[in-house]
Amino acid sequence: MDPAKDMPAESDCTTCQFLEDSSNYWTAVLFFRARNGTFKRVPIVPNVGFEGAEGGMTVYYMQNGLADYQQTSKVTAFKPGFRMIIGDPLTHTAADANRFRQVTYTCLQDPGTRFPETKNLPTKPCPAGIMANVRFPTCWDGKNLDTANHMDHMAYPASGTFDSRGPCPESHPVPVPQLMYETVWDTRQFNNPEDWPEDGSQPFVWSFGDQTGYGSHGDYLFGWKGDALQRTMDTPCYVNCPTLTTQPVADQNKCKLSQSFKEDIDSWLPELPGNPVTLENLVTQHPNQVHRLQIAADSPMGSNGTIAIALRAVGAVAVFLVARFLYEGYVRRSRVRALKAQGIPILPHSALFGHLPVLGDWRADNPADANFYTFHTWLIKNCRKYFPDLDFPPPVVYLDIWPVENPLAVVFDPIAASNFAQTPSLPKSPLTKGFLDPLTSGLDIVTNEGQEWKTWRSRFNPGFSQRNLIAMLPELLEEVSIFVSELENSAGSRGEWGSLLRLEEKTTNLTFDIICRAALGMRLDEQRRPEPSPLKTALLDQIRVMNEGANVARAIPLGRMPWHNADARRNNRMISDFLMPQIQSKLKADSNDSQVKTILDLALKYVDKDDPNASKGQPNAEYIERLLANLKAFVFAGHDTTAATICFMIKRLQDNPECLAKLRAEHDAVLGPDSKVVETLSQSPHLLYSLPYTLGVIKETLRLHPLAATIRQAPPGFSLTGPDPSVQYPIEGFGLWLSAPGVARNPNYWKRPNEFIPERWTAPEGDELHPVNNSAWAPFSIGPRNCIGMELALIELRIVSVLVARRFDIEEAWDKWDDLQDSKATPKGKIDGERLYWSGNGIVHPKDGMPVHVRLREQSAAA
Ligand code: HEM
Repeated sequence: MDPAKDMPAESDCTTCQFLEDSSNYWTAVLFFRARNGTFKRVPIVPNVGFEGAEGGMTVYYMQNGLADYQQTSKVTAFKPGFRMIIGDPLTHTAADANRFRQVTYTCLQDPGTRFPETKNLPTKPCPAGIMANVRFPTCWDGKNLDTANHMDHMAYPASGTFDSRGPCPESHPVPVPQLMYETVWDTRQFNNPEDWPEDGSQPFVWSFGDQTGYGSHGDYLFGWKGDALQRTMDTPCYVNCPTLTTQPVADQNKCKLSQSFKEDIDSWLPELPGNPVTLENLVTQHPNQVHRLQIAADSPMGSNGTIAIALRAVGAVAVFLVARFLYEGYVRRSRVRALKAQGIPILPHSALFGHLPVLGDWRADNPADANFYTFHTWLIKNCRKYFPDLDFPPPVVYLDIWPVENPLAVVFDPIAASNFAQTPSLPKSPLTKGFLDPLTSGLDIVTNEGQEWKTWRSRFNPGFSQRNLIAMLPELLEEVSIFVSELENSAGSRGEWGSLLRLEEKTTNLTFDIICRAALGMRLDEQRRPEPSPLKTALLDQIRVMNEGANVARAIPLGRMPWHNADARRNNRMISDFLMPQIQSKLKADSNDSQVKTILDLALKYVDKDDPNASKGQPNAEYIERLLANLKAFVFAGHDTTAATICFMIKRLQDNPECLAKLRAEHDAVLGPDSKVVETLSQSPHLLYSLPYTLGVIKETLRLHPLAATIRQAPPGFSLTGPDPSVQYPIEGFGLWLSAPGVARNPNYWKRPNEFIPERWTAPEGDELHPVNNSAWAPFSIGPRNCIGMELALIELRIVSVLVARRFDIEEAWDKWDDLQDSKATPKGKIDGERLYWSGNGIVHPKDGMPVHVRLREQSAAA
């Protein structure tokens, strides 16, 4: 097809207001999906000022931002044959949608609403409809009328935005008009809550199957006559530009193409089995400023011919997918064989199955619910079986377990680890991003990169300073005191063991309460609620959804399924409903003189920094979305790792009574009598930092139980080196997984690595126990992307140890637990002879939540 002779220019009438414009403007069609599964096409209504037009969209060509009535900047009009696309129908996440600036929606409270704009479809009914806004990039390469993906010849300004008159990049130096489509979808007839999905998700679906809204996109084919567009752009005007010929609305409406494929497109459509509306519905809008070209709807309910074509297409796609699958497998397996040929130590590798048999060995050796994280310690134990010449795994262990998971390079040496997590600090792996995506849509600091990450991390950092945490101490003491009284309630009387409790349940409630204090400045009171709070309920269910994509430990690893999206949306809605009132009340508060700075306080200081039009009264919608994502990330990251660490600290102290005795002695010596400890700490918070042995217990627990580890993505051609700089470990095609348990047990850096020895943390330099490499202790990761919450976690662990150790004896109670489980008990399920092991999918949890019983210490001593 010769673009210069394309259809738009050949039409003999136009639906546009101006006779000179025969361009073609396209966006997809929106459908409403009712609760009973049926669909209805959402009608379009004319925009304000275009009354009388039959549907259509409003198209702008702007020399400057929409709010500028002068429109004086110089721009070069598009040329005959020019075409472009913006947006991507395959985009389903906010992070991905951010590739395209200003492709948004406005939830119309009335026809004139223009703020705020969101990247996702509105989540609540909009009283006057939904406006879809599509703005195209404004810098052209000056050469190509089109490119293969219809986008590469266009770019966004190199800095700033089109509205702020940012300069074009060198690669795309020519400023062109900003083309913008506004389409008003009349959703009013669909606003009955009874018809909306029960799970709280929103019901509108684009014709290409997108229910998030992130896939919105628009196409443009230039079709102006002669130099009419350039003349208009050279003549500053806002509406009714004098250089153009305006035709009556009635003439615009007359310009019609009849439907070329007979099909009812405006009735209710039946529910489709499986995928709702998957074929892109090629219905060009009825634009009120544009050439009208109606192409019949090619819906999945088409004729037999359509079905036959569809089946053939499905067959071809299946063959293609199988071929691609086999090819990808071949590439991955060959990579490992090539590494072996270079003399790099490799786990026994099958040409067909890669390292899946090794994964099978791990699976067979461990209880069914063992966390995949136990692979690291299992491999250390079984090293000789797989690397007969080595006592400890090599610095980099390649793991080719595709298609169960993408190939991983597991790093057991701290020098090699600092080569990718410290300098340089490589970006997070898509595995991490995919894991968190249901919760935060890629808008949080755990997964952000570059400037975005730097900006937000530096905003939050002050919240975790020692000064701020000490200011927060009364609140933290209050929450841990509730934890203590909960343990007291379960403790046995007269020095006897009390009833069974799952310690992790209690520690999780505690860490929820603490993170809500630190992040939001509010009391959640999870520890004393009769029922879990909506925040906890929704977040734990969201973690279940997230884990669906992180389940290597399962025999049949299935990823996240489409129905998980609905669960994720429902959970996110519940979480935002919980968090938003807190955000709003902070926004309304006149000032915040409090000494304690919560994560929310710190973020709100910047509410008007990213967008000059924003203020506390009218924050930018995208800013609020990011803030919510970050708060969710903090609540997520801040609760279960700390909760599980408390459990493993108590386990280690139970197994090492001499350490427990030393810990108690330190508390007695530094803090005085147990009954006054809360008062003492409130008055002298610095005493918490004068407990070196306690810190040793905590660090040693985290050394042996580092419950999270970073995974990074290497650029092409990247290699690692370990302690021997002459050996290169090529990493291309592998995710880099820092083995926090591996570096912490590496005998090259630790003496008696498998023993619990808190004294090593107070051993002077030169003592054989003294730690020799900082990167060999990586429970909070290493480098600039280490855990921002480390100090908060450490202070929580200190307070718990102080308030709990002298007051209680705590002991694992597996017999009681097995009695309760009856026939479901698994007394033989052990790792290294221990009932308490790392279990669960994704996040590590102590097995069965660590069943324990508790007794009060003074009473036990008396007994
Ligand atoms: C014992 C408790 C904790 C452990 C073992 C732990 C561990 C980690 C690890 C290993 C990372 C790096 C993750 C990666 O690279 O993918 C990380 C990052 C992070 N953690 Fe923690 N964490 C703990 C407590 C907390 C707490 C209490 C908070 C919140 C207040 C928190 C918030 C975060 C955040 C926001 C990040 C991302 C930091 C960034 O990328 O800039 N963590 N944590």
